[in-house]
Amino acid sequence: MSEPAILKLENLGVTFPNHPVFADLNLTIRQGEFWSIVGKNGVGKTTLMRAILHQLRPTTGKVTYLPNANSVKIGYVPQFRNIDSDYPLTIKDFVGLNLTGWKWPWLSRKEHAEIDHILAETGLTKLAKRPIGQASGGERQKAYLAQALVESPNLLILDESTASLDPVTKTELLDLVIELNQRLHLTVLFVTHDIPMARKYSSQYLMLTPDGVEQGPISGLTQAKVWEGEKNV
Ligand SMILES: Nc1ncnc2c1ncn2[C@@H]1O[C@H](COP(=O)(O)OP(=O)(O)OP(=O)(O)O)[C@@H](O)[C@H]1O
Repeated sequence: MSEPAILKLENLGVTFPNHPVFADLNLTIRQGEFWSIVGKNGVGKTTLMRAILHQLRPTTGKVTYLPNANSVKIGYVPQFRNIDSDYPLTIKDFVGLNLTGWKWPWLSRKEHAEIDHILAETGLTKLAKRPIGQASGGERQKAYLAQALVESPNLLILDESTASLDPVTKTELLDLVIELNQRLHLTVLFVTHDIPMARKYSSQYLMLTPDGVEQGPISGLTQAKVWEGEKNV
C-alpha cells in the first residue's frame, strides 16, 4: 500500500512581472519520499520551494498540505551563507534559535534536552559551545540542519544546502538525512545540481526545464537528460 500524500501541487504556476517561471505543475509528494529537484540556474527551483513554504502566492493553482493545513511541518536548510567570524552565538544557541520567543526568551529544560538530542544526532555535541562564526563551512551547514530538525519537521527542504561542501562533508550530511528519512519516515525535498548525489540518495526526481517539468523514479534521471533539459536557454 502506498504511503499517504502530505503535499499536493495542482496546476501550479508562478509568473513574475513579464517573466513566467513555471506553469501547470502537478505533483503529489508522499510521506517518506526523497525527491531531488533539479534544473539549470534560474529555472525556478527556489521559487517552487517558496511556493511550497507558502512564502509566495502562486499566480495559478495551489499548494495543499495533507490531510490538513496543520499537518505539515517544514524544516528548511538554506544554501551556505557566510556568518561573521565574531557572530556571538554558540552552535547550541544557534540550533535553538527558533525555539526561543520574544515572550519567553529562555529555553525550558525540555527544549534544552531536544537541542542536546539533535546536536548528538548531527554529530555536533563536542562543538556545542563553539561560536558559530568560528565553525567550518561543513559544521555550519550541520548546524543549519540541526536548527531545521529541532522542531521535529515531517518535511525537510534542502535548498542547495550541500552545494559548497567538499565531497566527504556532503556525503556525511546526506548520510544523516537519509538515515532520518529511513528511520523517521521524514519526507525530503533536495534541491541540487549534483546529479550523482541525487541518484545516490533520492527515490524520485522533479526536473524543471524552460519547456516544462518532468518527474519520475530516480532511475530515470541521467546527467545527459539534465543537459538536454538545460539546452533551451
Ligand atoms: N521576487 C522576484 N521577482 C522577480 N523575479 C524573480 C523573483 N524571484 C526570482 N525571480 C526570477 O525567477 C527566476 C527563477 O529564480 P529561482 O531563484 O527560483 O531559480 P533557481 O532555479 O532556484 O536558480 P539557481 O539554481 O540559480 O538557484 C529567475 O530568473 C529569477 O531572477
